[in-house]
Amino acid sequence: MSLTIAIPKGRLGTQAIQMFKAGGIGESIDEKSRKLVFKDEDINISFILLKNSDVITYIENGIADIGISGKDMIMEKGADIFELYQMNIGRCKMSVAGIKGKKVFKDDTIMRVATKFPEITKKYFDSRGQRINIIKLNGSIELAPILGLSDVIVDIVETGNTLKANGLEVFEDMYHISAMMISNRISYKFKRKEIKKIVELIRGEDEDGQDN
Ligand SMILES: Nc1ncnc2c1ncn2[C@@H]1O[C@H](COP(=O)(O)OP(=O)(O)OP(=O)(O)O)[C@@H](O)[C@H]1O
Ligand SMILES: O=P(O)(O)OC[C@H]1O[C@H](OP(=O)(O)OP(=O)(O)O)[C@H](O)[C@@H]1O
Repeated sequence: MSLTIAIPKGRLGTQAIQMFKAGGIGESIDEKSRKLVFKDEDINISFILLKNSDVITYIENGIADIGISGKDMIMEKGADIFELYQMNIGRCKMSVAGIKGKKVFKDDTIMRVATKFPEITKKYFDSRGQRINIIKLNGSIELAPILGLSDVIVDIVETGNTLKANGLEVFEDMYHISAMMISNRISYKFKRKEIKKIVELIRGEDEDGQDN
């Protein structure tokens, strides 16, 4: 049976491809080429390289059977997929941050929050009754409070270096994030044996990861 695996380009993809190759599959993948589809003909497995934020779309629509995506993207999209395995790569947290020493959580006024994750942000502040205006950005989120576009940001923090370099600090941690192996729901029913083999392979290369 054929299997299609969606891999995000960038920081997660590079590590995932190394794991696949160490586990003996994905030999056809050449990250340096501009090609986006690779096939290991002998085992009938195809790999497609996508933007991190598009992996879920290909899996939900059944174009890819399984794939790798950051938990942040899964939460943001409210993805209708099956979570197979929580990986040990892409570990970071999602936090509320702002200008160092100027923590502002105002009950009386509407707080301006800049983020790449409007849905997560809305739910989080709604649940605590904090009124906010969301400013959707696509990157360099840390700029927003420095330049006065927002009061705070909701963003990914790993080492904390980007916050520190820009005079910001974490005000509140929201969620732990890591990469997840995910599956199309129907694929998981009909290709369970093949999918489980791939999960086992990745688990073997990612020993500290945890079942979800
Ligand atoms: N600094 C970081 N350290 C560790 N993991 C991170 C970091 N930033 C993001 N991640 C995780 O890695 C995933 C991929 O991040 P990456 O920056 O490659 O793509 P992206 O910019 O979020 O998405 P897209 O390419 O679609 O714009 C994120 O969804 C998140 O789970
Ligand atoms: O805590 P740190 O280790 O500094 O990592 C956090 C930074 O990494 C991510 O940005 P990314 O590199 O993806 O850039 P962009 O979102 O601004 O494009 C995130 O949005 C933070 O800016």
